[in-house]
Amino acid sequence: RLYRAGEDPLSVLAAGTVRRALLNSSAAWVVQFYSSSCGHCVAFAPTWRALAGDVKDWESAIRIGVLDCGEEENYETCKEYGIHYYPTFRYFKAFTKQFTTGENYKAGADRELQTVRQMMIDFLQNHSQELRPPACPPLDPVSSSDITSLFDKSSPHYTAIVFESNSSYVGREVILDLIQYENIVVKRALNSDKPFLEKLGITSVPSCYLLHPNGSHGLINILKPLRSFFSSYLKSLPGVRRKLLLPLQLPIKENKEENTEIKVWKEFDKSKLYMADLESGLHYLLRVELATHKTLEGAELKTFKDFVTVSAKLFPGRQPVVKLLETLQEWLVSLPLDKIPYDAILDLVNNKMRISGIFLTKRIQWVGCQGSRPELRGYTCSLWKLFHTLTVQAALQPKALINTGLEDNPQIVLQIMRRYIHHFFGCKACAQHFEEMAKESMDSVKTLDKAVLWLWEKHNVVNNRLAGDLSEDPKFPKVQWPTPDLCPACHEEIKGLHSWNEDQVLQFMKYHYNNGNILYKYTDGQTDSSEVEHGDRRETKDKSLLKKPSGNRENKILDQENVLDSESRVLDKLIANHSPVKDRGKSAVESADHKETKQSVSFLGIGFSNIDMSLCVVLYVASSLFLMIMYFFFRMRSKRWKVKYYRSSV
Ligand SMILES: Cc1cc2nc3c(=O)[nH]c(=O)nc-3n(C[C@H](O)[C@H](O)[C@H](O)COP(=O)(O)OP(=O)(O)OC[C@H]3O[C@@H](n4cnc5c(N)ncnc54)[C@H](O)[C@@H]3O)c2cc1C
Repeated sequence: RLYRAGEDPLSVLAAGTVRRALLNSSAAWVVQFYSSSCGHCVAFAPTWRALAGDVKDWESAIRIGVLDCGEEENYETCKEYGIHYYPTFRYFKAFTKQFTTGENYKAGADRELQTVRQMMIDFLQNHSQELRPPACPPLDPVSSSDITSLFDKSSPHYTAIVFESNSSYVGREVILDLIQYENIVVKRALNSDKPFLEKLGITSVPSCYLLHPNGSHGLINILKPLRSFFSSYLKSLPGVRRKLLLPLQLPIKENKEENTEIKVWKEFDKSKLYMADLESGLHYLLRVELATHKTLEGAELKTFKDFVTVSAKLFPGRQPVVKLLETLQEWLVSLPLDKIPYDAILDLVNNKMRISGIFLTKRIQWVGCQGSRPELRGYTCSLWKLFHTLTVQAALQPKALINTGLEDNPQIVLQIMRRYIHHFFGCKACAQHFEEMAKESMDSVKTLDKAVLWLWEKHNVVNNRLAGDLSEDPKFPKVQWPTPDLCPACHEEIKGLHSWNEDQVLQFMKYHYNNGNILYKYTDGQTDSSEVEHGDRRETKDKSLLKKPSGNRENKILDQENVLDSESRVLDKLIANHSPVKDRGKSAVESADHKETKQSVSFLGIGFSNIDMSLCVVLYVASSLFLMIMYFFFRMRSKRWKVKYYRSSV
């Protein structure tokens, strides 16, 4: 992980601790929500660590925390805090009584240590008088008369006054640096009262004027008028010492599984594509990255719909995954809503309507995308692979998108990727870089083959830019891909200079990202030791793959969820959200009715739809009624016959 509790001078928060730490805290907080797989978060970690060390003495007034949204156990929490991008910085005031998602960090893009530190001070000053952390002394400047009243009086402690200009933060920084020290009080004053400054002999700011406990006073002499010089001078005064404070404790973490988890290295072949990577990536994309968006509408919804359509048609996956994508696509097409709550989509992705034969793993299994440390590679690697696969599949099956409204556009997969990255990709800075590349040359792509090559080339540009970066996995250095050992024919030399043979690269891409090169080892439904490496594709219908693997915790939870779930939840949500628009609600009902017919119950290996089941019940009731009527009819007849017979015999 990027930050380690106990080793780094900050609080490492997690799903089980974050709420209790932030609620009703006597100190304010600034929390960085990051993802350990985000290159920019990796690059920023040393700065954040340095900042935490720099303001460690301020922690009884304002604390620094981190929460890793890339960690599976924190997914839900990050969603609750509305984290869409990494890193996201949020401020939390002291003594908040109710859950809040915090205030966004609004400092400049540089996020330099000094800028963040100054933001922290501004934030502390934004607290109302009553809610200000008790450990934080007043940070506003004092007046000349206030200072004069302190002169020539003995006092139990030193009083230091930092004179500074209006825009300076030095005074406030020194005040906060000394909050954990006793026998000294630090104040700040502005340099606006010139005669007063002259009287004290202050010729430049910032300067520090010191009043001793015995009443004597004078300017302090230091080499440089810097925060660190002032603070260290004041801390070293005789009698000034650190207060004996109990170290601030974080609530005990409820989930202690983290350290006991043993990650086993999975051997893999780098010339192959692993379905486990693609499925894990799809799981993360659908259940984590997109799920941070409460509702999808406008351009976001359009992007999502197009992404699902393209994936449903081109993803070379196993039958249950393809069926999930197809069902999702049909459902989205049938909903004429301009706003969809993402929970409704999640219900379908999680197959809460129990539609048979659709299933996407909930387990992350990185194989070709595994990193040598947990924070490296993973999702971003799988996202590249997913989009390369889609561009290659589009080139191999040019008719696949017919009747989707997305046909006849050679750039379609690239454009969807561009929009996906723009709207949803957690790494904002990555998205900006990608957008710059797209703006520059995506328009020049005129064929499906060129789309494959465009993405290959741009991926290499990114590889080049990131080579040697902190986010680079030393075990998987960023290189120009495919390397000569993977594709010797792709590499040439012209007059001693390396050049690519693009025809060969295209052929290689079409081979590498095609079905025949996909291995199914480590996917759910295949045991790790399985020798069977090729699973079924979208064409085959192996029933065993439709079954969820049982035994692990997640699947048990999934099963429970499925049992408890009511099938109408998706609909209820949609109707609740869109009730004012009657005909839209009706369409949603119709579409769900349409889906209802697809739900089925299996009996003796035969699938019965809900309509079948309803017909059975109706027929059963009707035949029972019929039998009862017949019974009473014949009873009456026999009674009447008996009466008639008796009378005649008499
Ligand atoms: C659109 C996008 C933009 C990104 N921008 C940034 C950024 O600005 N800064 C940052 O720190 N991180 C960025 N990332 C993440 C970064 O590119 C890597 O994904 C991450 O560092 C993990 O690297 P990796 O070693 O797994 O290899 P990745 O670069 O993720 O590659 C994954 C796999 O794809 C194959 N591959 C490699 N190159 C090519 C190629 N040219 N064509 C086809 N296949 C190839 C290889 O098998 C490789 O293992 C971005 C990711 C994406 C999806």
